[in-house]
Amino acid sequence: MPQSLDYQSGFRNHFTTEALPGALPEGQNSPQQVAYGLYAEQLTGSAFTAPRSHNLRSWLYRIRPSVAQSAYLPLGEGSTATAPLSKPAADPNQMRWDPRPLPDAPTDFIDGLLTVAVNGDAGTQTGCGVHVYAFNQNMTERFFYNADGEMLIVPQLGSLRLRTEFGEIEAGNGEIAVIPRGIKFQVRLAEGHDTARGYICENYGSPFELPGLGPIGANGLANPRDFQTPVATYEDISGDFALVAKFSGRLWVTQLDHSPLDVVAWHGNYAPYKYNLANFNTINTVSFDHPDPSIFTVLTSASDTEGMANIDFVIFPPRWMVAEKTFRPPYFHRNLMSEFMGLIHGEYDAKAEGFLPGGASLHNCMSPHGPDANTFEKASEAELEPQYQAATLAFMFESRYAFQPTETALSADFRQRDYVDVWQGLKSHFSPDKR
Ligand SMILES: O=C(O)Cc1cc(O)ccc1O
Ligand SMILES: [Fe+2]
Repeated sequence: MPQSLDYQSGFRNHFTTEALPGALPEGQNSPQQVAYGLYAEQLTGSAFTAPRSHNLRSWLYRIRPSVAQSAYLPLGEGSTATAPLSKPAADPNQMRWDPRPLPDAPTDFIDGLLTVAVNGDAGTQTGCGVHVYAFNQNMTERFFYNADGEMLIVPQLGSLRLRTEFGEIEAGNGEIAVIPRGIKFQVRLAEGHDTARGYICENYGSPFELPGLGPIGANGLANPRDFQTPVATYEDISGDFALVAKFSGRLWVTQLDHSPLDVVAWHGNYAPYKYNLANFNTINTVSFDHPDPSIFTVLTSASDTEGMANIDFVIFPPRWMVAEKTFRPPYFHRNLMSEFMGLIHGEYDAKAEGFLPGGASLHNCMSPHGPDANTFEKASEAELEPQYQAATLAFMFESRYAFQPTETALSADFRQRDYVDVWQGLKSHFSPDKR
């Protein structure tokens, strides 16, 4: 039987959790001697001086401090890339990819990362990297942390067991998990799964937060109580372990003689979390027209210009379509913001075919897109009865910065080179005599 995990509820609460009673100091963070002979260590996710509303830090009480490690050595990049690319390749062409093939050879999460596109600049903490992971091996002797950004993980195939310094998270299709910058973790397959594939947004910028709700009111969209943060759990094991770090666009490795998952207790508001997208309270029109997709924002990463996100994480969940006298699928459009999309399951209402679960599409700044020709014909004639769109869950990483696809993604066999043809059937219906 898979062991079920305990979580603490709330978005970015000031949590307290201990795996041994009394391991957390009371009334202070750094006692002269910590209970059980533990070391106290602070991890910050913001500048010390960030405004209180955005100040992120946790205190960890661990068997050995993180600094008990060897020198870092370069490990190469594998199939990962980081912005800015040495040969920038931003391209106004609409692009689409089939699902990335699953590996045949033994591959763990780190080796199974492939960067599809990047934007902004990791060094100036703007933009993001978009990766697809595909792997079939558990990380056992290897651990990972990312100094370049936080990782929003969107599983598509298989369920993940994310073993982190802060405790364990399980996340599968229809759920997301976020591992903040710097937190050490290991990725394994959840019991009963032998392969996993999914998407990652590596957010170089300000950490994801819940969007403001404006006139929606105090409730709605992703509600804070539905976010789940793990409870402390630790292992006290010795051995030959490797800690892989992504730092400044390269992978590095340092050797450890113990597991870094040795945090017995922690408190603070900087911690990993998961969220089940089925808990999203979807709000949409009950009158006419197709609202802009910002109404479906789950999480947002602010840029330094108010209202222009570094990245919005948006979903297109199951929902009732009731709009009257309306072309119901997404409209034709050209946007300032650039859009990377993936499909978690089912079908997407703008694309009759070709956009598959595990696949991806990219529509960069001002590149025109919208419903394909088949969808346009069908939706223009459809009976406008209330209709429940059940089997669908797509998502979008939407950013103010244009995405640069990587060389690997551009030359991949699984790229659909004829994507633009989906709009070729859109013929003129114009007649000055017809109103
Ligand atoms: O391009 C897309 O499919 C995403 C999208 C969906 C929508 O409902 C309206 C605008 C938009 O960019
Ligand atoms: Fe769009």
